[in-house]
Amino acid sequence: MQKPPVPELTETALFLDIDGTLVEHAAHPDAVIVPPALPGILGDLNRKLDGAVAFVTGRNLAMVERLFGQTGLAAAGTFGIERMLGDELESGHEAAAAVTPVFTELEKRFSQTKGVYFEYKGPVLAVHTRAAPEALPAVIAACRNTLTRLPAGYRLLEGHAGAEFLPEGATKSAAIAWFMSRPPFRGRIPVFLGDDTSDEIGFEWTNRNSGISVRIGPEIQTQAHHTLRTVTDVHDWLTRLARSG
Ligand SMILES: O=P(O)(O)OC[C@H]1O[C@H](O[C@H]2O[C@H](CO)[C@@H](O)[C@H](O)[C@H]2O)[C@H](O)[C@@H](O)[C@@H]1O
Repeated sequence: MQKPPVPELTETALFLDIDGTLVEHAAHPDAVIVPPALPGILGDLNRKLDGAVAFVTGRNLAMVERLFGQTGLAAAGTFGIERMLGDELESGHEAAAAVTPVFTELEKRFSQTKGVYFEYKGPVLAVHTRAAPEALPAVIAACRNTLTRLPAGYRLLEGHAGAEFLPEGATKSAAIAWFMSRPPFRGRIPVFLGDDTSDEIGFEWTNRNSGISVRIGPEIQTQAHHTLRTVTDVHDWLTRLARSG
């Protein structure tokens, strides 16, 4: 697979995954390090793209702001359940009341398992095992059982370091499509960078809409048409893009 081209700034709408794309993974979600120069590079790019840059992430928006500060970028958080564009803010967190008791029951089951961490994001729950890899099979099995107790449409996103419960409609493709139907994104070419299973549906949408899909990491089976090997390669590519104006 080829590296992505450096697209024309005035024609580009840029969508950025966070973990594994903009920042290196860490044992705990709070332990990731945002390189000090990165928020500035993103802010600069956002100005040069007339505001057509958005985070598209599984993290919630509060966490995005804690990590990056106030960059002024648009953002889809919690797999698109939260969407922020200028003064417009949409959030589907009211659905959380029905599912939180089911999540807390699951958490109790692993309360004695060191390194297993539960991240509550409204109607979405992430169960992390990156710091306890030996617990992964038991966690996945318990999550699959729990799925049957959640409302119809919920799905389990299984990864190699945990799993996330997502309600219907929480997808990165829906988030990208939402931005692309609005100014300043509308009419531009979508460029989406991601590294994970949850990004594949975004790559597929981007390809279908004549965009540029970029997977970060070693070459594996993916829908993306382009690749960048490492997070550092992403930073270099973003810097080149910002300077191309
Ligand atoms: O869509 P993303 O921006 O890639 O966010 C996906 C999830 O990222 C975070 O979890 C992942 O990164 C952690 C830090 O490296 C790691 O410890 C964990 O194993 C990964 O799953 C975040 O905590 C989740 O809320 C996001 O959904």
